[in-house]
Amino acid sequence: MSFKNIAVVGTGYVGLVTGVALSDIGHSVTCVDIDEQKVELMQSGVSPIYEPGLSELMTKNIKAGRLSFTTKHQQAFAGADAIYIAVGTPQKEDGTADLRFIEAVADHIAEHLTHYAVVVTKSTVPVGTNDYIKSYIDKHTDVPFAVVSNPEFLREGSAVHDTFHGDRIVIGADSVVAGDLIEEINKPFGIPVFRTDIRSAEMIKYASNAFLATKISFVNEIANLCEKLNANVDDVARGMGQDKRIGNKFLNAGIGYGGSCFPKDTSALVQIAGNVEHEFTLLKAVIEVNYKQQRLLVEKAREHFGSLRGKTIAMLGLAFKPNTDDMREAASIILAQELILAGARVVAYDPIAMENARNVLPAAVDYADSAFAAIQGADTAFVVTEWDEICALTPGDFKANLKEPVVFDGRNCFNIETMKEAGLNYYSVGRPVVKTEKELV
Ligand SMILES: NC(=O)C1=CN([C@@H]2O[C@H](COP(=O)(O)OP(=O)(O)OC[C@H]3O[C@@H](n4cnc5c(N)ncnc54)[C@H](O)[C@@H]3O)[C@@H](O)[C@H]2O)C=CC1
Ligand SMILES: O=C(O)[C@H]1O[C@H](OP(=O)(O)OP(=O)(O)OC[C@H]2O[C@@H](n3ccc(=O)[nH]c3=O)[C@H](O)[C@@H]2O)[C@H](O)[C@@H](O)[C@@H]1O
Repeated sequence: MSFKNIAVVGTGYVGLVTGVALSDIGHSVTCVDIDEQKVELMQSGVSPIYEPGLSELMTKNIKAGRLSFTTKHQQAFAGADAIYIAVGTPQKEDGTADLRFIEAVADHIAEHLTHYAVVVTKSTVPVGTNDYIKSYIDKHTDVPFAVVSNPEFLREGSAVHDTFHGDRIVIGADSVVAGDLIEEINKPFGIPVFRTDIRSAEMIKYASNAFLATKISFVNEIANLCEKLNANVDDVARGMGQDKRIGNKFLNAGIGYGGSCFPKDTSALVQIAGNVEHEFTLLKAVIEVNYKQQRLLVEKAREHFGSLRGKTIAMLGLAFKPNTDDMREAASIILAQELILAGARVVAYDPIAMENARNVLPAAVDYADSAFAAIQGADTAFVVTEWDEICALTPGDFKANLKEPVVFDGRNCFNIETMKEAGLNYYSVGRPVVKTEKELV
């Protein structure tokens, strides 16, 4: 195995983790980003994002001389065998993917490429984009190059683990030689490789995210039905999941999916389908179910209290999932907006995402220093993200600290029986409601 020179463009959740992991398996990696502050931080060995295990691995490989950071594309591309594109592809107002960062990278490549290299697209891009990238660069340079689609499947919060233990590496290439190079680069990971054409690789990424989002909206609809029919979605999901054809993963009912990818990628796929006159009815329903689900706790609280005006609500967990500082499309944003609109006061807490949260939550939100401090003196609590620290609160903590003994749990963190024994009113998702005797009279 010969180690390669690799440039990674964009050092977000995907680019930085990819760059660090590729250096850890022996390659020489230069990461380039236009954000000077970020690059300065990384050059001093500090990760600009929270991702378990990332900082340690970063420091190790910088010290080993295999990992460096720059703001200069020309410097990163010099001598590179492969140039990985890992910039953002956010959602435009109309739901389509915004490709302006990709185009900017294509410009840099066209301008600075001096020798044959393989351009590898890690970013999630609509079907046909790699062909577009190829023709775009082609128009502006005579230097030969190839384009390979290599979509990313890591999850935030376990990105390092997922990179080393992924289920598959998808390589979409029209040039066998270019595909072989990317397969060789990835060999030390020991992960099964699936080779296909470029367009199918692009579609695998969208189809995978859309399917996972469908699983979540499906189980959430079952949960909503369970509530009306007095069944328990935890048991239903467990019973379904034992069928190997269904599988037990991604069947956790709750307040829907958030994050930087499922919302934008499902919208983009609806648009991609629309562009070829295909109405993706199923996926539109998945998105609609998620829209309602993200607002569920406010509805439940309204039903319980009547009015939320003047109530203080402890919002426990703000990130779109545990173990990340990412607030993109987090349900907490919608919930905080709705609560404040309803005249409530919100006291928010998250173990890691609080700094990012301050930039996106309404200005009226107050912040607490711990989960425990957030519930002290609040009228009620909303469980929004299932961080360990939040799930470690006991029914006794809620009973002793909340003004009213009622908890709205959007992630089914707590045991129904113990909440009942503690004398709490407890609303979760798709499970029987626990009401104190006083409430039942
Ligand atoms: N976040 C995730 O968990 C996953 C994301 N993806 C996809 O990967 C892509 C990247 O996502 P994230 O890492 O979340 O993005 P991000 O928004 O966290 O990071 C993008 C980075 O690219 C930099 N950048 C923008 N233009 C640049 C340029 N011309 N040259 C150099 N750097 C530039 C930005 O400064 C930023 O640091 C997206 O297409 C996303 O859909 C795929 C799988 C997982
Ligand atoms: O393309 C991407 O960016 C990534 O999107 C997701 O990863 P991520 O968004 O980081 O996190 P997930 O663990 O998938 O969770 C997404 C959302 O779904 C919710 N979720 C997840 C699972 C579940 O059973 N129920 C549920 O409500 C989570 O709370 C979270 O809000 C995919 O899992 C990754 O494979 C993919 O690479």
